Amino acid sequence: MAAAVKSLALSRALTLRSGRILIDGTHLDRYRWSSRIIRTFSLSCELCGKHRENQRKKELSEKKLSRYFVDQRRVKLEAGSGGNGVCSFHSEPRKEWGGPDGGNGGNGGDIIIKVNQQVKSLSLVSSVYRGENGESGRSKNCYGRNANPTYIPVPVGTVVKEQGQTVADMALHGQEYVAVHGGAGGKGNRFFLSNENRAPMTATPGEPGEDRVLQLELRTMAHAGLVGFPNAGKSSLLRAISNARPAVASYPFTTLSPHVGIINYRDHEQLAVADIPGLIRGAHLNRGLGVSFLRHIERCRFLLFVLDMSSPSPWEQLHHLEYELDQYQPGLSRRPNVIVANKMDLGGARENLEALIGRVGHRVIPVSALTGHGTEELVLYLRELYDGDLQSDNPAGGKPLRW
Ligand SMILES: Nc1nc2c(ncn2[C@@H]2O[C@H](COP(=O)(O)OP(=O)(O)OP(=O)(O)O)[C@@H](O)[C@H]2O)c(=O)[nH]1
Ligand SMILES: [Mg+2]
Repeated sequence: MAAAVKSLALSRALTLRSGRILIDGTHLDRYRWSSRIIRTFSLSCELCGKHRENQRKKELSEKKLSRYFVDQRRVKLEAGSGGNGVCSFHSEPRKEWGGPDGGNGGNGGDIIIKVNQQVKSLSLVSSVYRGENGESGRSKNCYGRNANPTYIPVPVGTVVKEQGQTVADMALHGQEYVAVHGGAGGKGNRFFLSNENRAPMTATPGEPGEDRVLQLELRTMAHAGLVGFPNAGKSSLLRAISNARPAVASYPFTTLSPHVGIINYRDHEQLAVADIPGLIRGAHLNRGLGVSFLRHIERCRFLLFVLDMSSPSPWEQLHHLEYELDQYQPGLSRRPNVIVANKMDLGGARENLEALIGRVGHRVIPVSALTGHGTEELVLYLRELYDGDLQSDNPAGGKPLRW
């Protein structure tokens, strides 16, 4: 087909003596003519060519969408060493004793922790960072280049700790904390030139950079945290109300790392909900997946207690959950909360719901994460909690989190 289109274009073209070309009564210069052919030709190629999918538009697989949320990281930092100073003497014809000309080495690179509001989790923070080394000096008084600093981007609200002590609280976008300083560059022998010593042979090596082990923690992980026993349907609920895609399966401890999903409201407000791995009785004693997950709960402003309403007595689940939270941190279960009565589509759930409402004084929202029934009410109630949190002084401390 490409050849057919080209031959049609040629048949309608007439080369004039002046070197110009006439196509359909229009005068064209040669280069414009060639460009017209190319365009026609490429168009035909587009029609005939094999259809290729746009790689960028390809839909992401479920696995890629289910990103883990990391709210604490231990990092080892080693700043760059300084470059060495050089011992050299200038020498040229008729100036054999030109004096010392060894340059100083450049300084090693610092490692700087910098807040970036585009970053939402510590998942991209590596466990080890090594700063760049400074360049060594050279002869002819050339100084070595100072190394560039290495930046570690962290989310707003990161707390930097060293051996349990807070050393920096990163609350503002763009805030920087120089965690380790690079070593100073060594001195070349030119530096040691003096009236007493006209030919110093001394040149010092660069100093090693500082090294430190720091703990990075997020002060707030999400606005709301899903708290419940394994298999209660926390991940299914997060899938139903947000864009997150955590794995769902019918066996306990499917979720081993927290996931954060974002609920988008019509007024462009965003609310983050964290799916936290399931708790079991004795979690505060480090049973099951242990204390680390209670730590995630501590970093949520309000709690969603997810209960499996198809189980015999769901209110007992609630008491156990509250007990575990309070044993970990007294008063943690009294954070603003709501009880999400999940799996309402299953048999026996209706009777359990009535009994539950009679026994607890909290707000209970019946939902089915599987069918999506009741999730709108939950999403609206979450917004009420969020708005209340923005107006009040929140217990987790610090400024209200804007996602
Ligand atoms: N019928 C019904 N099944 C549900 C509902 N919600 C969740 N399930 C099922 O319950 C099982 C467990 O769901 P998950 O969402 O993985 O539960 P989880 O609380 O995240 O479990 P862990 O990650 O192990 O803590 C899956 O087989 C779901 O399909 C619901 O509303 N109705
Ligand atoms: Mg899960």
